[in-house]
Amino acid sequence: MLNKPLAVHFRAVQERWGECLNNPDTNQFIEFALALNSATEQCKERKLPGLSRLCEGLQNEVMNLSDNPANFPLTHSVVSALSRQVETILSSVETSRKVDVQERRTLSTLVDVERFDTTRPRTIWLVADARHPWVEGLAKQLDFFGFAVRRFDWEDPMPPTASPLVILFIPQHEYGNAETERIQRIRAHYQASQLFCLAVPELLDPMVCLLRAGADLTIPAVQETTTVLAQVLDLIEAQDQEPYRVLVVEDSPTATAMIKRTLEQHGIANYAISNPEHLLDAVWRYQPDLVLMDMHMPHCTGVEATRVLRQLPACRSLPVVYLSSETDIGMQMAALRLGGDQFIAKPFNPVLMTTIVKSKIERYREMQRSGVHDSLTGLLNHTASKTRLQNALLAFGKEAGSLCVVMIDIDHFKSINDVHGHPVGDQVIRNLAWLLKGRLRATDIIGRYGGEEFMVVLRGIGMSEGFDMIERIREDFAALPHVYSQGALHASFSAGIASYPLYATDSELIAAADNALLEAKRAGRNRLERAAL
Ligand SMILES: Nc1nc2c(ncn2[C@@H]2O[C@H](COP(=O)(O)OP(=O)(O)OP(=O)(O)O)[C@@H](O)[C@H]2O)c(=O)[nH]1
Repeated sequence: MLNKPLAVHFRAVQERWGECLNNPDTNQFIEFALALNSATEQCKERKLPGLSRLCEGLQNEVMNLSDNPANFPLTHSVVSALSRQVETILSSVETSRKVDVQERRTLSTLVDVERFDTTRPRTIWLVADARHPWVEGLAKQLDFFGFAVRRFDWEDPMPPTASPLVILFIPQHEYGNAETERIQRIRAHYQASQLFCLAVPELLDPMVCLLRAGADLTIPAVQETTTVLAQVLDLIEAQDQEPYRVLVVEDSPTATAMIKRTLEQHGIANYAISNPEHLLDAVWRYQPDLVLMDMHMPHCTGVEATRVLRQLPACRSLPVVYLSSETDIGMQMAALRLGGDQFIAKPFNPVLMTTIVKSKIERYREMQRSGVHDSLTGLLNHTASKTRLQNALLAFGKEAGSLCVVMIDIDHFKSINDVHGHPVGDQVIRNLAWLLKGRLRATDIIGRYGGEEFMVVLRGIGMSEGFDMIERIREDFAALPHVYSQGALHASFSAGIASYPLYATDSELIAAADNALLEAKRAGRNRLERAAL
């Protein structure tokens, strides 16, 4: 079922639209666009690309209309067209909800269903001949990661109500007219789904043709099925993101109230100060992702305050966006040269402001993340996982606590690379990362410690529970088929586990788990060993 916040956002879209119909002036339409904007963001966060695309399209249309007062009052045909789009969006939301309830089927016994986030629809349809060499492996692997996969022949009718997360197409020979028309019809019916065409020749014409028919992504014939899997997994990966944090520096109470309201409507946390004298203190205490800075304040100008901020090493790349009625281009350029990132004209357009704020924060966070995350798996890198372990131990202080450190290493990985190639080896690493992310808790620390070595810190549990948890993952990993162009391969890992407080420091825990891992390798691999006392 859709969880509450998403339903709330779509109710707001419906209500705002009702208000537009009752009182069709520009302000109501801007409010409607704002509601669509929050719904779009919520859909993106929940990896519902089709729905977010529908909301975004309507939002842009409404903004274009609102920008020109000459469009008002709207003609009957414009209002009907908008109404139809609203209906499509709301029925797609309803369909997603039904699909989730009706089509959640019993997953493989290997999959710990409770661990998956069932608030997102996880249905994938595969339009392909059952005998196609990719079908079996691809379906098996998607199923393993918790998706409900359903296959259709190219000619099969599709269920009238369901709107799956993704529809994958694999042609028997090539994408001819019949296939393209089929995709076009499916696009028209399942607007909220993401359509991926596999095995597309790397030529401009067929790719354009499929994109025109409504495909979202064409995956070249030369690419491995692993690429498809990686793209599907990336699409739905939950982004465990903290709410964005904006510090507002603005001396006008009216402007502050408007800014705060706009940010709050978009789920952006914020804190406002009216006097730039408190800027440094507020930055330290609030740790914002962005500063929205008024240009003209009594105590000092926004540009001067930004220059001060830029003197602090921790704030050199913190985005600063000026809010200003400044129209002099020379002044604007001077202000940007002195440390600001962007201007937003006052009175500000709320949708434009939140779009700028969000995109700047996304890039800032991405930059921050790249320092601590591993690019292949998205897990913490070596240094960051060690630091997190140290912090977890520090947090215990003098109080008793329990924790386990596990070192994991994929078995005979060199021969996987040698036999199947480096890209397939990379995919095996990614699959293990996916399995760990899917099975462990949000509070656990998961890092890629080296090439094919991972470190896991299980918080708040002792040896016996930790051992069982990793044992289950080990068994499941050994059973997981890693799909590639010539079929599927199997891999395994060995692991060693050590627990706190038997080993008290981070280096003792890591060394003990490492020794146990060596023991597991010596004892034949595909096993988990406890650290010796
Ligand atoms: N594909 C891929 N290979 C990697 C990566 N990082 C390291 N490797 C390879 O991983 C292999 C590790 O091999 P070894 O340490 O000799 O051990 P092993 O073959 O896994 O055997 P055992 O650990 O003894 O079971 C090396 O061949 C590395 O080149 C990576 O990011 N991607």
